[in-house]
Amino acid sequence: MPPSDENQDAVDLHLLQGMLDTMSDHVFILRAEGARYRLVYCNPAMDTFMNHSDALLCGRYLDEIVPDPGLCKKISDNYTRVIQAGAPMRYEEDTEGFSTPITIFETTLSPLLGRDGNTTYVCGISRNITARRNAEAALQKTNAILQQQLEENRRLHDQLEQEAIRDPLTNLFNRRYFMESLQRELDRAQRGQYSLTLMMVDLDYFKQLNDQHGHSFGDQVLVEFSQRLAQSMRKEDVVCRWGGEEFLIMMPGLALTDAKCRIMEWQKTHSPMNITGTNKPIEVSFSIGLATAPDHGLLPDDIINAADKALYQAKEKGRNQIRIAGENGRLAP
Ligand SMILES: Nc1nc2c(ncn2[C@@H]2O[C@H](COP(=O)(O)OP(=O)(O)OP(=O)(O)O)[C@@H](O)[C@H]2O)c(=O)[nH]1
Repeated sequence: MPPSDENQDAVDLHLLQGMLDTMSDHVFILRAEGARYRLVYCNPAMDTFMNHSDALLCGRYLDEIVPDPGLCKKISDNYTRVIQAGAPMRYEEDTEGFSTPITIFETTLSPLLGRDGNTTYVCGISRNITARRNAEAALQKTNAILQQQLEENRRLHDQLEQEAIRDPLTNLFNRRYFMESLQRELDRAQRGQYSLTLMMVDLDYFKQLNDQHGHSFGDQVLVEFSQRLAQSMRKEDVVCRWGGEEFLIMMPGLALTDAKCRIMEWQKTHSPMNITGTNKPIEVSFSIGLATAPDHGLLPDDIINAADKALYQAKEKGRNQIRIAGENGRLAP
């Protein structure tokens, strides 16, 4: 026989009670009494959390349950807001100042009217989300650490990339990078039908300088010379330490006539260069060989050899001078 409506209600209330008794969320109802709120129901989960027996907690005013006046006001303001809005409200709150360890709750409040149609209630469900929030915080911390590691890896990667293409003493580009760039720039110059000039520079009597003042002073001279060189070149030029005290500079888009003027001016300013750091200042001069593509070749090796030959000539004819590939006589202003 199917249950009567009355029986059906009884079963439903029984189930409802069982649900409230067994659920882990806190369920509570407060009645508004003037400016105060009185707890009229809380389920066992909340009662256990508050460490009270049901008899003691229910029937008490909020200000008796939460003795801290600031905290109590904050909570009752939320209740008042929900009643005034006549709509549910959801927020997060924690038990700081009320109980330790601090527990975080996600609370949903709804306004209710009593059977009489006048008495106002607030019913609430609070879910403990501490574990979720802690896991999120731990995840954020882990992400921050991973991010830091990633940035460090990027930095190391960039550093390695730079180290692979730079000379460690002078920080100029190394020979390998120069050769890669030269092939690329020669192709580009050919396509764009413009010149590319190479300048090979070698410090004069460097062995003597090393012998007289020591290897580390020699290093210092190399560094100072490299800085002057790098500062004087355009940003599209590639300045490389070719080896020892020899430097190779690629100047795309610079025809021989313009290169001559520029290099002569530069040599006038910097050769000989005055170096301090010894008992008496010393002067270091350098020799230069110039070659241009397409005039002296189109292949990297051809044009480097041409510049090298011109440099050899500059050395042979007395040093501290500029020579141009295939031309007799030193370049003079
Ligand atoms: N301090 C220092 N010396 C270097 C470095 N690399 C090469 N050298 C020295 O540079 C000197 C080059 O000597 P040489 O090739 O005879 O040239 P030079 O004495 O300058 O003579 P010229 O080029 O003909 O004027 C050698 O003594 C090398 O040991 C370096 O990184 N640091």
